[in-house]
Amino acid sequence: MVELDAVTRRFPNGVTALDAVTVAFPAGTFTAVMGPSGSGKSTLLQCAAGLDRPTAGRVTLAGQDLTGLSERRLTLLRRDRIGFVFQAFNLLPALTARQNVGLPLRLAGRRPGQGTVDRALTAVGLLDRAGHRPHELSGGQQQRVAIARALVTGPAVLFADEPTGALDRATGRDVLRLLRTLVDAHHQTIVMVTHDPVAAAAADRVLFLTDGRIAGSLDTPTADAVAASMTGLGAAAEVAA
Ligand SMILES: Nc1ncnc2c1ncn2[C@@H]1O[C@H](COP(=O)(O)OP(=O)(O)OP(=O)(O)O)[C@@H](O)[C@H]1O
Repeated sequence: MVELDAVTRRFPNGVTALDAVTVAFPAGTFTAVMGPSGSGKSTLLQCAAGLDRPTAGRVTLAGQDLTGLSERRLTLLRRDRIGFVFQAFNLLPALTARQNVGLPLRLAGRRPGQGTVDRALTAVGLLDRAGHRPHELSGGQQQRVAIARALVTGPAVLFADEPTGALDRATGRDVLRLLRTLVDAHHQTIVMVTHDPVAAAAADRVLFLTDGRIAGSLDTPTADAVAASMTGLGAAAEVAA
């Protein structure tokens, strides 16, 4: 569903955040991206989502080459084909859950049909809270509203940057279970950046980044195996330094 082909992102300050990264995120799979601070995880997500432009290489999303797309075309593509969830839920406090979820459709100039919005709320198990404002919801519930908002346009890919970072363990686990269900039951494609081995274990595959390069991957990960790999990466990075 998303392919990066030799993607390099070099910043004007000389930092190479991504160094010729080639990777594919197939449809209906859940991938976790891990690595030490500064290894390029967020940059990878931003390039894959068309929020940032690679210095070199090619990103293809749902069959469309993003290279050379105008800002306007990229904006439309992001609006219609990509869902994004962040650590901070970024809900509008004055709007109800239903209104927050309908917002991307309104911004796209579409009238949010109640059916579409309610389907997204049902998918995250919050239809009974549709009339509540964010302050009337728990952190986990707010994140689930944010996920429903990201899903309402039927995106080709859902990108999540530390989606459980602001949640306690039990609530985080609920959100991860929800992401897993979206993949298993709805064939959603998900790419998630996380620091947490337990969160990464919800994915089908973990990609490890160091210094802007893919240092390895782990299929059908367990939290222990992920933690062991991370320790190995840290040791390898120390040796390299
Ligand atoms: N806009 C920018 N300008 C210059 N350098 C940047 C910019 N954004 C990121 N970097 C640098 O690129 C490298 C990769 O950053 P990135 O945010 O992708 O790492 P990360 O793995 O997501 O880190 P963290 O886990 O701390 O969020 C870092 O060295 C960072 O300082």
